[in-house]
Amino acid sequence: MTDSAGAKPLVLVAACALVDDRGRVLISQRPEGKPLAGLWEFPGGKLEEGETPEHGLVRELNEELGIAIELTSLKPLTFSSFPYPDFHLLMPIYACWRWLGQVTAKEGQAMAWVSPAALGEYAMPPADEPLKGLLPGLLGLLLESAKCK
Ligand SMILES: Nc1nc2c([nH]c(=O)n2[C@@H]2O[C@H](COP(=O)(O)OP(=O)(O)OP(=O)(O)O)[C@@H](O)[C@H]2O)c(=O)[nH]1
Ligand SMILES: [Mg+2]
Repeated sequence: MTDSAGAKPLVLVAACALVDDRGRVLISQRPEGKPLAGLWEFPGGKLEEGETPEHGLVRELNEELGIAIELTSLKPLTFSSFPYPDFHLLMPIYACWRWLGQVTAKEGQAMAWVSPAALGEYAMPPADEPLKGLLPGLLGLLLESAKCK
């Protein structure tokens, strides 16, 4: 797929703010050798051909963190749409309060549980910058409006 403005490929990535029982969210550090290495991001990854965002995210979180998530536990939160130099990123972001298994760094990545209000202290990809200020409020709204836990 291309976006008509710049004829760059549109890359679909699904990501997740996993929230623990203390209200902290999980971020992990992109490993050496990958683009944007060293930056902190929300777990997730590129969707495969024919995959829904929810199925792709369940697969990615199992691969990266070793946890199992029910599709209905993924709550749409917001999205990022960002023009990287060689592709356009479209990234739906979900929140999730329920999963099975212990969160484990399956790919050797550094991980941190951080208060949403402290995300500003971490260097994140440019597509994530606007999310830093939004996340605390959005997570609070979602929790108030739905039974997410
Ligand atoms: N997972 C994730 N990717 C993000 C975030 N922000 C952001 O710009 N991205 C970009 O989205 C793309 C996701 O790529 P990825 O490397 O995680 O994809 P992946 O898990 O499928 O890995 P792979 O391509 O090595 O198989 C990267 O270009 C990454 O920089 C984020 O918060 N989380
Ligand atoms: Mg990934």
